Amino acid sequence: MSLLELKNVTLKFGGLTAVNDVSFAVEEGEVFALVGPNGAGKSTIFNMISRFYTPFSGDILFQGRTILDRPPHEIAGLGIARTFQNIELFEQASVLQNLLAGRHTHRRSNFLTELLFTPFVRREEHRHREAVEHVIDFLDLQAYRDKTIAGLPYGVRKVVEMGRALSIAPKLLLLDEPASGLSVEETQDVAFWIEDIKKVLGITVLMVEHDMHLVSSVCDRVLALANGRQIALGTPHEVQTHPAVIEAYLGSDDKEEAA
Ligand SMILES: Nc1ncnc2c1ncn2[C@@H]1O[C@H](COP(=O)(O)OP(=O)(O)OP(=O)(O)O)[C@@H](O)[C@H]1O
Repeated sequence: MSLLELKNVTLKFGGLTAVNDVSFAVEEGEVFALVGPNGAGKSTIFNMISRFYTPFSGDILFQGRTILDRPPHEIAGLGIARTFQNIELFEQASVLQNLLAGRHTHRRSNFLTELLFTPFVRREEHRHREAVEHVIDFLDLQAYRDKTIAGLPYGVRKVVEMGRALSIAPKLLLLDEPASGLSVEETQDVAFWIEDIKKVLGITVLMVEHDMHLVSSVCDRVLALANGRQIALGTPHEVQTHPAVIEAYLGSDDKEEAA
């Protein structure tokens, strides 16, 4: 059974078919990328997996079960975490506080038990702290632990955003353009983190990325899309050299991203 499966998924915005009959499966333990020129439908696919959008037709299965009956706030609880292209962190809170906030989906205590600060709440709090400290160590964020997000360099914020998603110990991590806005060196760091997320934490990764160097260096398989349709699926090399992919990029504004 695949970890995630999209079956003949179509989504329309009015008269525009943003995603057109797309099917693919992400296997447990792999790093899988969605690539394609601007407007190909990549973010729309992420937003359907996050349940912000509901497909017009088709199905999305996670661990063999449809998720189309789940509202967006239940998706993290299933074990699917995501980052956002435009980093979504609490600017005035510290790194630690942001990561703790990321854990809120794992909170089993309610307002009354928290008010009474029962032993159960204390144990839960301890569990959240431990999980978050583990992520801080894993991503080498100790130096920034108590720093406010607003004062951090962009590259560090990107790593914190990844940490926030990792803090729920997901089975599937969705990374939305993890290298966007980063320097070559910072992108190399992100490549190392992604490899460790796969190898050390054993978390499956699905990412949207324009940087083909990053895609080639960390991805096992790649699905290329253009105008909402899937045009090639295979290893990074197979996809980058696929005639339909080269053609799609040549006809777009993203020419520099082509093979
Ligand atoms: N909320 C929306 N309402 C209407 N059209 C939309 C909406 N979101 C996306 N679209 C359109 O759907 C198509 C697919 O967009 P999408 O953002 O999924 O592409 P993308 O591959 O993620 O592009 P990019 O690489 O630029 O982020 C585009 O034509 C886009 O203009």
